Amino acid sequence: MVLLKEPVPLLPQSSLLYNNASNVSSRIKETKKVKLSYNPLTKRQILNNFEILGTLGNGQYGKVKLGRDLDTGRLVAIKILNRFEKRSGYSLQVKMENPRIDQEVEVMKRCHHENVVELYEILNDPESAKVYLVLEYCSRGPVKWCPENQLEIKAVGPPILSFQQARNIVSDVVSGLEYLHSQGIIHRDIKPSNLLISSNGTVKISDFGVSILTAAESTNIQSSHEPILKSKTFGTPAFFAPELCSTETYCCRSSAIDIWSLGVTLYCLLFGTLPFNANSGLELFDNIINKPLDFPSYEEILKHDSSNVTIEEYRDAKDLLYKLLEKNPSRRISLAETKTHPFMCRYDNNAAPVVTPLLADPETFRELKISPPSSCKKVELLNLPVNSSFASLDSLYMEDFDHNNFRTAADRNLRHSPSANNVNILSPPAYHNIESRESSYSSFSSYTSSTAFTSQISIHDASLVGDQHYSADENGNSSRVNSRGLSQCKILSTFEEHSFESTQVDLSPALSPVSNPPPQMKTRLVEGTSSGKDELNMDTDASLVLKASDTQRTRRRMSLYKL
Ligand SMILES: Nc1ncnc2c1ncn2[C@@H]1O[C@H](COP(=O)(O)OP(=O)(O)OP(=O)(O)O)[C@@H](O)[C@H]1O
Repeated sequence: MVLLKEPVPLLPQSSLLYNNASNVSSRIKETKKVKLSYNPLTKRQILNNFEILGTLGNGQYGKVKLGRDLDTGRLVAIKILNRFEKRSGYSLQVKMENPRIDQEVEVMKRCHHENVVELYEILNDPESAKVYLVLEYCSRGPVKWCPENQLEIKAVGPPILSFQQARNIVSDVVSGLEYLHSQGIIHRDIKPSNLLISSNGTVKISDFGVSILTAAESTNIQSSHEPILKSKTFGTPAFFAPELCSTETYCCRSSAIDIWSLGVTLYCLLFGTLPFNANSGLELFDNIINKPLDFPSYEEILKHDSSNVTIEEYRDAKDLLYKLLEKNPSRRISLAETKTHPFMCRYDNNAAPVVTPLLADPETFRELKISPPSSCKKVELLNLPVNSSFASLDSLYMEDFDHNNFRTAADRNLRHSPSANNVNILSPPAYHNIESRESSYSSFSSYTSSTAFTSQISIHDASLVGDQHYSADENGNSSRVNSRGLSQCKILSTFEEHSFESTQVDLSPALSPVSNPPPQMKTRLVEGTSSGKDELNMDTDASLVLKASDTQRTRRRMSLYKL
């Protein structure tokens, strides 16, 4: 439940409790050895002491998995970061240490507050290409402010939250931000999708991948003196403060940029639309710098907010937004002033909490990695409508799908030629999660540009030869191999591209969907045969790989196969 909270007292700068190395080390476990194993009974992976239950999300920079601590039973979120990033210039490709990791770890180590996602453990094995951050699990996921089937950058309202719900969320964020700023931390990417809701409704600030410590506090991480526009890309443009949109100003040290982003966030929550938007980055920056703020009228708000916002509350909301979205950072309202602003403290009418479903029931939350059940005869196809969000898909189908078996056009260059010796045939590094690919098309929101997919079908036929066992690699892929360690596979179809439509055959109304798809999804079930280019002769015990690639960026079509 999101409740108004007592303001958290500011820690004086001198009391940087968690700067103290011994304090940090006693609170945060650092593990230098990473071991991945696989439990063939549960078909789940085990990472050191954590059973991996499924995927929670995919950011631009890594996956986040749901895990269970096998000792305590506690659920955790495990953020997986690539230790190296590839940077290319002309013909040269250089493998560099990923600077975000140090930044995120260094900042998170210092944080210990009710409204900030807590870091429990760092799994950092120098021999592993991944670094794992074990985090507090926020079971109700990110704050949502527009309907699931709407892209955030296209949202035009009406809002889905009441004024009171928006106020409750912002109240928690103000407490969290006050704490961060008192610790010398500037978050730099405050936006609803980085605000996670815990099981009891408390809102927590997450994702410190672009955060910085102000000079006094910084150790080995990027100094905040470095002009942000010159530094690596960070943040989300629609939430950028005006001082970040111009090459002339270098006010990047100021925590006032978080206050601006808080203002954009509050605007989104209250009105269901972004305050500044445009078709291009330059136009967006121009609007942020120059365009005066405007608001939906009071009459429009009354049409949608069932909690009967009074004209005074509406005016107070506008007044606070004017002050948070003050273009001049030195005149922008402070967090302390925000807390005592009439909008924040005059109207506590105990509205219903933000109700979002739990992300997953851990007991039924299981990813199908490889080796489908032997009854594998049916294929399910789902066509998502334009602008649908993968979030709904995740929550419905997480149990049975591994998104990593889908491949986007962005990966075309990394065309993967499977061979009999390749044990990672279903999830080689070339297969990326579609969500994370899409979010890289635009940094406006997690679920961005819609994409149309054509598909390729290939069949991975894993016949039973010799003793079977499972092997897992550190990318989280598991594979069935025989006693000689070779995967048993035979590619029945080629990897050439062909149109998706060719595989939509034999619709069988008699078959019912595995779950209850939301009304906006059309579900089709097909038998395992195809009149298309590929022969879909699915043997029992065969796995199917659907590879998707985009042909046009106007529609999104995603096809999922349930085995
Ligand atoms: N502690 C958590 N509890 C529950 N879900 C989480 C947690 N941390 C992350 N997630 C989920 O994973 C998604 C991606 O996480 P995160 O934002 O940290 O990754 P990122 O790569 O830094 O993302 P971005 O694309 O915003 O830069 C989140 O939107 C959220 O849905």
